[in-house]
Parts: sequence; C-alpha cells; structure tokens
Amino acid sequence: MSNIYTLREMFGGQWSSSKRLDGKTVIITGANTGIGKETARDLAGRGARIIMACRDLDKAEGAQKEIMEDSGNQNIVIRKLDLSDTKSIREFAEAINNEERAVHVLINNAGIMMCPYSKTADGFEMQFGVNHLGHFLLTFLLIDLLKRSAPSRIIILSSMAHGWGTIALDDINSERNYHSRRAYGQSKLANILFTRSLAKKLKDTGVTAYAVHPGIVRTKLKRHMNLGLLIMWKIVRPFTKTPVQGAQTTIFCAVEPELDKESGGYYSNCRPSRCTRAARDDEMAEKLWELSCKMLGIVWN
Ligand SMILES: NC(=O)c1ccc[n+]([C@@H]2O[C@H](COP(=O)([O-])OP(=O)(O)OC[C@H]3O[C@@H](n4cnc5c(N)ncnc54)[C@H](O)[C@@H]3O)[C@@H](O)[C@H]2O)c1
Repeated sequence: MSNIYTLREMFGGQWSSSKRLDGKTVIITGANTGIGKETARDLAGRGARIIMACRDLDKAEGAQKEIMEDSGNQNIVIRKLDLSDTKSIREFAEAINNEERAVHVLINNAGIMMCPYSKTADGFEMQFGVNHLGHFLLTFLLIDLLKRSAPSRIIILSSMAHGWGTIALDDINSERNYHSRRAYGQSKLANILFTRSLAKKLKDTGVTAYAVHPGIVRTKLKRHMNLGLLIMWKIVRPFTKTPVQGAQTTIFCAVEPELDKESGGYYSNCRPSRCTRAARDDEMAEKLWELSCKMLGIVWN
C-alpha cells in the first residue's frame, strides 16, 4: 500500500451529534448485522424511516425487532435484496420506486470479503459483483428518486483494503487469475472510484456521495480470511473497533450538515482521509463506469 495510516486513523475515532432525521427515509443494504445494523439502530433513534435491504429475511426480522425496541421507532421495514442477483436488485428497486415518496439517504453497506472464487447469478466474480456491481445497479435504479428527494446522500462502504487491488479491466471475471485478497481490494477500490464518478455526474443535482473506511471492526466479515491475516487479526484485535464505533463514519456522512458542501470524498474516523493514488485516478474511474454499464447492460451517462 502506498499510504501510511496513523494509528488514530486505523483504530480511533469518535463523533457525536444530536441531529434528528424525522421525516427522512434511509435505505441501508446489509442492515441485519455488523456495521449496517448499528447504523440502522442509530439512524432509527434519530427518527428516520429505515428500510433494511437484506438477503436473509429471518435474520433481518430479529434485527428489526431489536432496533424497534431500542429506538422506540416502529417505522423500520425490511425488504428482500440479494446483491448477487440483478433480478433481485431490480425487484427491490421497483418496489421502492412504487412505494416510497422519497429516499434521502442510500447507504451501500453490504459486503463480502475474501471468499473463495464463485460467481453471482449473472456470472460476475462474486466480490466485484456484490460489493461494486450490485450497488452500482441499485444506485442507478434509485437515482431519479434520490434526485427528486434532494438534498439526498449516497454513502458507499469501501475500506483501507482498497490499496490491495487494481482494476483488472480486461480480466474481471477470470477464475484463472483469481486471488481472494486482491479481488476484495479491487472491489473496494471500485467503491471509491464509483463515488468519485457519482460526485461528478451528480454535480448541481443536490445528491452528494461519500466513500467510507469504517476502521478495522469486529464483525463477521472476516469469516473467509486466510491464516496469515487471521494471525495478524489476533495481534491487532485489542485495537479494533466495536460495530458501534465502526458505524460512526457512516452515520457522520449521513447526518453531518457541513457535508452538504462536499461530494466525492473518502472518509475515515468522521473526517476526510487519504486514499491511494489509484483511488484518485479519474481516467480509471471513467473506464470503470463504462465497464460497469456494459456488464450490467445499462445506459447511464
Ligand atoms: N469489518 C471491517 O473491519 C471492515 C473494514 C473495512 C470495510 N468494511 C466494509 O463494511 C461493510 C459492512 O461490513 P461488516 O463488517 O458489517 O460485515 P458483516 O459481514 O457483519 O455484514 C455484511 C452484511 O452484508 C450482507 N450481504 C452480504 N452479501 C450480500 C448480498 N449478496 N446481498 C445482500 N446483502 C449481502 C450480509 O448479509 C451482512 O448483513 C462492508 O462493505 C465491508 O467491506 C468492513
């Protein structure tokens, strides 16, 4: 990685704000566990209508009940969304477009990390397919509603692991060259490049976009980590964040009024952070945009 992160950037960071979100609607993907669930709990406590976009409805129901009890907010709904299947994404977006008058915050949170090679229902490499392409399509399908709801925000969970990857434009689905750690890095790099392109294309629409590194957080995300990384994880564990701490930068990007004036940046510990040179490559961001549209068979200028 070409970046050096300070200890505070990697492990620290607290932020607090009493800002309310009454009357606002927030969609959070992967809201039944980890960072997504804690984000949902916090924003529910601020009065927002929360749409939990989840793959596993049984797990989501447990989380919904818990969030309702904790926040006293009954305006928490679950909708089925499997980001590894474009049919499911289209069905989810169609329901939202038919049922919701407005969406003020879209939080593209769901993710998988370092899984063995597999493909989505549409034949895309799984990490790129779920972490980037699935959210790219979801954002595309909701963008008109987000524009009509402006001021509105799109928050995309990336990672400091974006430094592990490059975008393999010609070889994105290949099993032959698959490397689980690099593929995760590639998908998280794509998250930042997508955020940058979104900010440019949405200029003057009232819709702003932010990429987030949540820190190193104690969630189930690490289930596919290899031995080397698991040993490293054990060493740094005392310095890692709880899911509540890990949710703070997402919450900051969702509610901080000052961020109305910014778009396209990368945030960690509730402030702008450094990303790698590859993540600031606007030419690559444009190529990735074109590739994503081509793979998904959509036109989005
Ligand atoms: N935990 C960390 O240390 C860390 C560090 C950097 C970035 N992140 C990012 O934060 C985000 C949240 O991760 P987390 O740590 O809370 O992990 P987690 O495993 O606890 O939660 C991930 C969520 O994504 C959902 N998901 C996975 N595949 C899905 C699919 N096909 N369709 C719909 N939902 C799907 C899961 O069901 C789960 O709810 C991810 O994007 C991750 O890359 C996490």
